[in-house]
Amino acid sequence: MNEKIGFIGSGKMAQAMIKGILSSATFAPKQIKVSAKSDETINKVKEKYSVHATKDNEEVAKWADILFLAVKPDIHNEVIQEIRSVIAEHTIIITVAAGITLDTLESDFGKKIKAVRTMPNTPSFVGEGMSALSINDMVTSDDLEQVLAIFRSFGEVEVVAERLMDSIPAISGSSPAYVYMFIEALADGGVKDGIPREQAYRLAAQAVLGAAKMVLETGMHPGELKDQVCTPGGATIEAVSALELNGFRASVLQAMESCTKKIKKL
Ligand SMILES: NC(=O)C1=CN([C@@H]2O[C@H](COP(=O)(O)OP(=O)(O)OC[C@H]3O[C@@H](n4cnc5c(N)ncnc54)[C@H](O)[C@@H]3O)[C@@H](O)[C@H]2O)C=CC1
Ligand SMILES: O=C(O)[C@@H]1CCC=N1
Repeated sequence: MNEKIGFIGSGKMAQAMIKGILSSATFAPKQIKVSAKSDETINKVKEKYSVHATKDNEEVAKWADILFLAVKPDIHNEVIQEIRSVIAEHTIIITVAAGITLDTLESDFGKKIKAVRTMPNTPSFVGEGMSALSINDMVTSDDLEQVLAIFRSFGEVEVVAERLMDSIPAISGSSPAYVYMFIEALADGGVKDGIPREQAYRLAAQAVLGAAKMVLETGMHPGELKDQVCTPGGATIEAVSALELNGFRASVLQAMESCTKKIKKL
């Protein structure tokens, strides 16, 4: 692929995508230009990924065929006002900012643009991202294929109706945070019993990875997979019962509701 990809903002999410894109070798470093606020970030990005990095948002916006807006929602519009006059007609604008709608994107640019609203996640860094996106009516099927190819270079991607986009952070954008908490808790439990800390992380993380793969690759219902582990009268059902008594699932559902409520406010 020979498109030029720009990133405005090169924080945690942008770098996860850049690392994923470059590791897949779908794009070369010279096809990526990023902008950031601080010299420290600029130098770090140049050194780590060998991509061009600048403080000049306009330079990146003018140059890119596909432009990622990877800044926080509260400065999203400020950045758009800085770059809107230099955007070429063919440029595809992709926001990764939580809660920014396609309507907001268009109205902030003040004109019809090719707009894509996305919600990636940080496991993109290791090529195991899960992203969802929706597009406006200016994005052609060829444009969409280009965008999907970029997202596939660092993981999986689903196209969803825009009305569902506010619900994506809770399930896949933010959820790595709660999965890390679960892994940390599993490891703490192991450490409590005397398992060395580093070994406990490996045991816990691989169990989570394996369970996730079982869901994806067998196509079996998660409940059935859980039942396979619960030997009648055995130890697992004791753990499951304790989790239910402590509101494990209800607490996940409540966490997701809080997440989505906040997204709608951003
Ligand atoms: N961190 C995550 O797991 C995910 C984050 N997102 C979205 O990604 C966006 C960025 O989040 P993070 O990367 O986590 O934040 P971050 O704080 O790590 O990165 C933000 C970047 O924007 C830069 N920046 C600030 N003002 C700027 C300006 N005026 N011009 C150019 N760059 C500027 C900062 O220097 C920084 O590099 C947010 O909108 C967030 O909703 C979406 C999905 C997942
Ligand atoms: O915490 C946030 O607002 C962003 C959205 C998904 C992950 N991080």
